Amino acid sequence: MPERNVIRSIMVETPSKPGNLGRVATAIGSVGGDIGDIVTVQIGPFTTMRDITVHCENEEQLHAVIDAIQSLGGGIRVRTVSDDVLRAHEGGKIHMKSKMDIRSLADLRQVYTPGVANVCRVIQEDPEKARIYTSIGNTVAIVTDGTAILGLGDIGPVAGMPVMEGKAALFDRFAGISGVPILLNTKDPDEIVRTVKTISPGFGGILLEDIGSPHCFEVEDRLKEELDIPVMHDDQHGTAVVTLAAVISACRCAGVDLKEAVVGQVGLGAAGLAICRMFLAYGVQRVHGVDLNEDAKKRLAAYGGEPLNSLEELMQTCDIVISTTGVPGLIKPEMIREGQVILALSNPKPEIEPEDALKAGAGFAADGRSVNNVLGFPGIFRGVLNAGAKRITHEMLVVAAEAIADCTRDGELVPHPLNPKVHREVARAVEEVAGRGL
Ligand SMILES: NC(=O)C1=CN([C@@H]2O[C@H](COP(=O)(O)OP(=O)(O)OC[C@H]3O[C@@H](n4cnc5c(N)ncnc54)[C@H](O)[C@@H]3O)[C@@H](O)[C@H]2O)C=CC1
Ligand SMILES: CC(=O)C(=O)O
Ligand SMILES: [Mg+2]
Repeated sequence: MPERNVIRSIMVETPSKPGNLGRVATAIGSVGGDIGDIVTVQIGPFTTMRDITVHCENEEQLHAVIDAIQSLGGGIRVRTVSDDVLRAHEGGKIHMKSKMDIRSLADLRQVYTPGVANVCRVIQEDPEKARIYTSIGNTVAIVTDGTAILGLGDIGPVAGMPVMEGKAALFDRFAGISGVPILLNTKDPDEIVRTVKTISPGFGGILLEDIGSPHCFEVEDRLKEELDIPVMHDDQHGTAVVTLAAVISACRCAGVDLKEAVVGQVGLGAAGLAICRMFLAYGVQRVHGVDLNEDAKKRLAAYGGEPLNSLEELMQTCDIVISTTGVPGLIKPEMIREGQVILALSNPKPEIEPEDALKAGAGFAADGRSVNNVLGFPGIFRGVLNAGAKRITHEMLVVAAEAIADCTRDGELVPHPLNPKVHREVARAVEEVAGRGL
């Protein structure tokens, strides 16, 4: 099936006579539009209005759909075309809510002053009690400077807010954690570190998100060093965890020893370098990488990986290829070797569509919609927050990856993110390791 990323609601007016809806549906299908929901908005004596959701491959096809409906004539008209995804974002996706009901004066005095004063004193005397009497221990800051938002690049923190709200929604849904987006109006590592440290007392953990390389490495290292709460750059380690899980599943399926496989990483930025480090630390002997940037290749070499000179060479050399460049269509079908594992993880569009990779001979293929750090970060933070751990270690990341792989059904690379078991199992595995370290 081709990608259908353009989803629109088309309000269509037809004369109230049988057969007109069929004509509209045929017109949409004739140019390749795929119909989703149809909602009848109004049936009048003369005309009927219906909101038809149409999925298209691109804007050109959407225009062809609209033209096909308009050209039916006989009183059939397109009234409006609206973007459901945009509409769903109106007012944002998250909201801070009180857990307490405030109906009486007594409630008010408990929630707020004067009752709250004693709670403050209890925490003042023993700061550890903040874990019991505040939401701090269940709240994670989702911090971005907007420099690497998905594969869209440096679009700024405010334009990146829908992604941060999305991560907060996922934290809530899959781990019951309150995620609070923090948008930083600076790209300067010193200022980022200073600001995050300054606001850190209000949080049980810090999730760094969509902070570009190379400054993300310094920012994360310093915050880990200087804070005594868990800090994780999701694009680095969340992605590495899920990638390792997918590759473990592929190797189990193919009966291959991962440690003997040759792994190739295309793009050695935040995600790519962390993936290489994860595979090397897991015991994979040969990890190759390519990047347009020479410094990125030097960083790989410093961790024990082997940079190559071209994408073509990497595709020829490696059994498992992972790409995180943000460049759609970078991997061409003719580059694929028979039986190769291809994980084209860039969002919002992969380096090669999984269907095309499989058609070209890949043994397994997936993109960033399924092999996505949503499978990792909620459970990882649930686990460390439950354990009261001060840091996220490599061992915790490995057990998280193994837990994801163990929840994967035969023939698939990763579990479905809506399967609650996977988040529970990741949290359990991480908490167990974290608990041992306390
Ligand atoms: N599926 C998932 O869970 C995740 C996917 N990603 C995706 O990975 C992509 C990169 O994200 P980050 O690593 O955070 O960005 P980044 O900006 O840190 O890294 C991108 C790297 O790709 C390199 N690159 C660009 N064009 C290239 C080319 N033609 N050949 C070789 N290297 C090239 C750049 O030089 C840079 O080092 C984005 O599209 C993002 O959406 C990132 C995190 C998680
Ligand atoms: C999934 C994610 O974090 C990214 O594409 O940046
Ligand atoms: Mg990201």
